[in-house]
Amino acid sequence: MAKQRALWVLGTMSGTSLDGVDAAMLRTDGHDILEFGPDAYRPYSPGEQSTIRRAFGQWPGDPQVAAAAEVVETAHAEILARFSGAEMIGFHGQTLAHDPAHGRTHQAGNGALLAQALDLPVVWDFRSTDVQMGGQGAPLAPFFHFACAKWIKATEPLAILNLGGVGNITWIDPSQPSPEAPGALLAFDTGPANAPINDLMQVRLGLTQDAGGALAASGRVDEKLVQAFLTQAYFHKIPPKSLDRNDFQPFFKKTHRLSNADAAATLTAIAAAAVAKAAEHFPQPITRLLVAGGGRHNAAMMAQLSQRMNCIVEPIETAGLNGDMLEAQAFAYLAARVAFGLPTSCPSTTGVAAAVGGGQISRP
Ligand SMILES: Nc1ncnc2c1ncn2[C@@H]1O[C@H](COP(=O)(O)OP(=O)(O)OP(=O)(O)O)[C@@H](O)[C@H]1O
Ligand SMILES: CC(=O)N[C@H]1[C@@H]2OC[C@@H](O2)[C@@H](O)[C@@H]1O[C@H](C)C(=O)O
Repeated sequence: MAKQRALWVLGTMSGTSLDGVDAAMLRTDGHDILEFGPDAYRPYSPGEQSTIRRAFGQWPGDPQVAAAAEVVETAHAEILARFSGAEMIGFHGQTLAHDPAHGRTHQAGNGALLAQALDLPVVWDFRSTDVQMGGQGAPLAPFFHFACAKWIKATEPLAILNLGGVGNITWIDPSQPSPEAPGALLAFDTGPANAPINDLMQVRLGLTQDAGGALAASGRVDEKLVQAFLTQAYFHKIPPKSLDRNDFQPFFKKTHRLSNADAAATLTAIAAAAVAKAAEHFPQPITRLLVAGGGRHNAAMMAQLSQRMNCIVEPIETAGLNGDMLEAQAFAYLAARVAFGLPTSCPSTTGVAAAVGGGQISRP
C-alpha cells in the first residue's frame, strides 16, 4: 500500500476518572509513529466535574448533556489553543453513556464547533460506527498500541496494560504487517483496577486513592477471596469482552469484614490477579508487560503484578513511552488513520464484524 503524507496531529482524551483533559501531539503517516510532540494537561474544576457527572448515563436531547458538552468544549478549546503546528485534531470527548448492546454510545463535545473555533479539521465521534457494526466501541487504543510496539522495535509478542478505573490489555504480535492482520492483536478489559480501591478509600477514609499503594502494602491479601473472585463467569468468557466500572460491586461486599489495610491489599491483589488470568487468553505467551495508566503509580499493585505474571512487568516509561499521555496520543494517531481512510478497530479488538474506520471529520 502506498504510504500517505505524514501529519502533525493533536489528540485529546477526557477519561472516566474525570480529572481533566490530556492533549498530546504526534506525527504519523497513519501507519507508523514518526515523532512524538509536546503534551499538556488541563484539570476540570470541581464545578465542571459536577456538571459532567450530572450528565452521566444521559443521552443527547437531555439538557444536562448539553451543559456537560459546553464544559467539555470550553476546556478543550482552552487546552488546544496552547499548541501550535498541528494540522489536525483528534477529539475523543467525554463518554457520558455507552450501550454497545443497543448499538449506541455518546461522547460529549461537538467536533464541528471545535473545528470552527480552532480553524483546523477535527476528527471526532470515534466509537459510533464500531457499535453500529456490532462492536463494543472500545477499546480503541489497541491500533495505536500496535504502532507503539513498532516504535519501540519490539520483535516478540508483548502486552500493554492500561490500569485506569477498569483494567484493559492489548496483546500484540509486532511481527504482523498491520494491526488488522489476523493474529496481530487481542484486546479486552481485564477486570477491575483502581475503581474499587478508590471507592474503598472514599467510603472508609474519605480519601480519593491509596497513594502509592501504601495502605495495601501494610495489609494482608485474603487469597481465598482473590481466588473466589476469579471463578466468576467474566473471567472464563472468550475475548473480546468489556466491563462497566461497577460490574463487580456485589462481590466487593465480601471485603466489608476485612480491616482497611487488608481490604486494600485484597482489592489490589484482585486487580493484579485478574490481569494474570487475562494472560491465559493470550494466543502466545509474552516476555514483557508494559503498564500505563494511573495504577502504575501504585507500588503494591505493581508488586502484585510482578508476583502473579510470568514475565517482566514494568511501567511503560522503561520503553520510552509516556504512560500518562498514551490515550491522548492514541486519538491523535487514530485521527490520522480516519483521515487516510484506514481502519481503527477490528474483530479482535472490539468484536466488530469486520475491520472498520470510525470517526467523522469536521472541517472549518
Ligand atoms: N500515585 C498514585 N498512587 C496510587 N494510585 C494512583 C496514583 N496516581 C493515580 N492512581 C490511580 O489511578 C487512577 C487514575 O488512573 P487513570 O488516569 O489512568 O484513569 P482514567 O484515564 O480516568 O481511567 P480510564 O483509563 O478507565 O478512562 C486514580 O483514580 C487512582 O486510583
Ligand atoms: C466507552 C469508553 O469511553 N471507554 C473508555 C473507558 O476508559 C478506559 C476504557 O474504558 C476504554 O475501554 C475506553 O477508552 C480507551 C482510551 C480506549 O478506547 O482504548
